[in-house]
Amino acid sequence: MNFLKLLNYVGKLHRGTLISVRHYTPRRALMYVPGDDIRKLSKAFTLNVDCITMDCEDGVALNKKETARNTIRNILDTEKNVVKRNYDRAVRVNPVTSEFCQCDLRAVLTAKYLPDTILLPKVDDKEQLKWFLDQVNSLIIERKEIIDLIIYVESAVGVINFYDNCKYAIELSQTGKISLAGVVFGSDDLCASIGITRSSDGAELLYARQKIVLISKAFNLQAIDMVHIDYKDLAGLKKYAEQGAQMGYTGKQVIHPDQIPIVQDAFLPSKRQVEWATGLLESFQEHQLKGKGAFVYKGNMIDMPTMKQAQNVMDIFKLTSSNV
Ligand SMILES: CC(=O)SCCNC(=O)CCNC(=O)[C@H](O)C(C)(C)COP(=O)(O)OP(=O)(O)OC[C@H]1O[C@@H](n2cnc3c(N)ncnc32)[C@H](O)[C@@H]1OP(=O)(O)O
Ligand SMILES: O=CC(=O)O
Ligand SMILES: [Mg+2]
Repeated sequence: MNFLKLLNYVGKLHRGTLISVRHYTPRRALMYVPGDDIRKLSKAFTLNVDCITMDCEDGVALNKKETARNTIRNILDTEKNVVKRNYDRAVRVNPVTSEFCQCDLRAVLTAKYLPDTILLPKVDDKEQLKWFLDQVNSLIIERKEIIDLIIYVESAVGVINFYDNCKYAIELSQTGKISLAGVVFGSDDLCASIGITRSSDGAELLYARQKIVLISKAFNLQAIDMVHIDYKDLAGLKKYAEQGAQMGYTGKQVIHPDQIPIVQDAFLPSKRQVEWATGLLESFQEHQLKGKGAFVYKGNMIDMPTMKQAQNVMDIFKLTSSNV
């Protein structure tokens, strides 16, 4: 049996019990570009990055908010930027509790071409989500596009309410024009919210980091890991990106072009992992046909859960390698 047939076969047999990696837009590196910085914006669209996030929020000074939203609006209105490329064109608006959110949404969602994704920071509770989704739905009711929504968890109350917020956003987005696709762990704001400064290894963030990825996966959402602000420390970036991937995150926020290749590599299963998974799935299939549920592969006992892990590796590889 060839490998693709095998994958389909195994998939049909067992997909119901897999973690179900749904089809999603790869966002291994989610790169911020301050919305008022035309030089950086122009550069961003030349880079090989999965997701370009034009920022209206914290990367923009308070007295440049209007400039940022108008600049982003001009980009969205310009056809040449809509050329099909393998990147996700996203906008991070200001939080619902700010005085800027409504103006940001109006500028961005009445553009000639809509962004693929809207990122909503500092989501604390369901009331904020309701307000936001009402605004969005009223602005794009006549449009045929569906926009992905990514919400941020970045306060103590946001971490506590995260499960309820996801559930509510999914319920509301089922009837609307915007679909909850993922979650960003806003670790810097979380540090501010709990009254600490970030340590170099981020040990103080472990509970929130794990809770966020776990709940995201429970709702079949993408999970985007914390930003590494020491942007010249590429060795540290690699370490924390690989750690995030190992925890189940599907991508990481980046702030500088040099961070992109390291992060995108970390969230693409390696050649070694793909070879391991391919061999394991073939071996699993052979043993199933012989009526053996447990067998030895490369010195380890393999049964159904390990087969599912191998299947996950291949699912993530197939999804993310389209952008390589
Ligand atoms: C916690 C959070 O909310 S994170 C999100 C908010 N923060 C941000 O958005 C910050 C984004 N990053 C940046 O603004 C910048 O990378 C900084 C301020 C950290 C460093 O900027 P610089 O000193 O210009 O970096 P550097 O000189 O190394 O840049 C090298 C090149 O990459 C470009 N570049 C740097 N950062 C970016 C970026 N984020 N997007 C696109 N291009 C960028 C620079 O313009 C420069 O290009 P050029 O030589 O053609 O001018
Ligand atoms: O928005 C990101 C953060 O870390 O805060
Ligand atoms: Mg933040």
